[in-house]
Amino acid sequence: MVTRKTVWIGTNWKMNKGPAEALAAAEALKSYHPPEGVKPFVIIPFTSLQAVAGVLKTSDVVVGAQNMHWEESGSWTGEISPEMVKECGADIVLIGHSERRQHFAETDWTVSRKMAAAMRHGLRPLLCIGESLEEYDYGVTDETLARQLKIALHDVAVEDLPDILVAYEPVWAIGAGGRAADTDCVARVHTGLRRVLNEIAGAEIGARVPLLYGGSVTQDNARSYVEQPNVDGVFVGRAGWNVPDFEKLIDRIIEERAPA
Ligand SMILES: O=C(CO)[C@H](O)COP(=O)(O)O
Repeated sequence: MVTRKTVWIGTNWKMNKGPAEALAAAEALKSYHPPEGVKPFVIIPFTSLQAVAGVLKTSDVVVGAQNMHWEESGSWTGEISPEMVKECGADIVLIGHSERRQHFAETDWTVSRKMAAAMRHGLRPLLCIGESLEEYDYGVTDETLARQLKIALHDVAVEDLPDILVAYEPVWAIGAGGRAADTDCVARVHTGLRRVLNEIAGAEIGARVPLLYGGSVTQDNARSYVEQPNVDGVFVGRAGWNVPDFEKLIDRIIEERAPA
């Protein structure tokens, strides 16, 4: 097998799996060895973060949290600080997922604060950006994504940008009612995102920021995204919740990939 680039393949468990089920899934995942060049990751609910991170600590699977606050501590009932996320053993923190923007009033401003906080605490932010169906229909996808990206990265040092992950997740593609974006659309959008990154950071650094696609990714379509230029991985929801299915999805991407 020949790999051309590091491929990030992750799943977001969202609000699924209580501590017992999460632990069982982590035990199942810990002996998984991904193909060369692949970095698998799982994004875990807070109630299981520490336990799952403990089990997967010595494995090939990277663990992340689904959200965090930007402040170090204080009167923020119900919130989790960057330090708490770090202490639980997470390496990645998901920031700006569309479900948080949509249902929990997350804004470009809060996303920006969280991005800077994650970098300060040595966490790898996985920034999610994506246009709504209305924005897509009005033809403002590129403008929407450029705005989200520029505001999110505003307070991140340019030289640190290769340490982040960016996932393009069109809101209309996500979840049971979603429709997977076609590969031409993803290739075009990701080329535009790369252009914005190059504008922000220069071509040498911009080229090193991993860009993932997410939204109704399945075992059958995952490879078609990873084959596109400027697509450095996929971010999976439902298709990754079952551990054997997640492993199969990863294995199929690599097995079926044409040699470089
Ligand atoms: O979080 C997600 C993983 O990318 C995203 O919401 C996609 O979910 P899916 O449509 O169930 O794959």
